[in-house]
Amino acid sequence: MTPFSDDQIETALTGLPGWSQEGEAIVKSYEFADFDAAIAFINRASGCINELDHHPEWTNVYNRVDIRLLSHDAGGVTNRDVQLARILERLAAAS
Ligand SMILES: C[C@H](O)[C@H](O)[C@H]1CNC2=NC(N)=NC(=O)C2=N1
Repeated sequence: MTPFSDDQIETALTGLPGWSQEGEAIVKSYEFADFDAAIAFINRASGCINELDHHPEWTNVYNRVDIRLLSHDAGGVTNRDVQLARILERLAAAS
């Protein structure tokens, strides 16, 4: 699968506030009320991630979850990353 070009990524990101391109990935840092809220977000997201069979690179420090999305098999951003970013946006907004 061919990854998105920089232009395609830029277009996709117009609908994803707070997301930006970083090298071959798209990234966003979410901040929650506290550690429990951050972990609840991760747990809620895990179901959707399994369904999609597409996995984020993410780290948690206290109330923050830093997320990096790319399609490892394609070596860059694909529609699967954009789809996952949209899902994470919805889940984070409901936190
Ligand atoms: C077989 C299975 O579809 C693959 O290993 C999936 C799993 N989740 C994945 N997630 C991500 N981000 N990139 C991949 O290439 C990928 N591959």
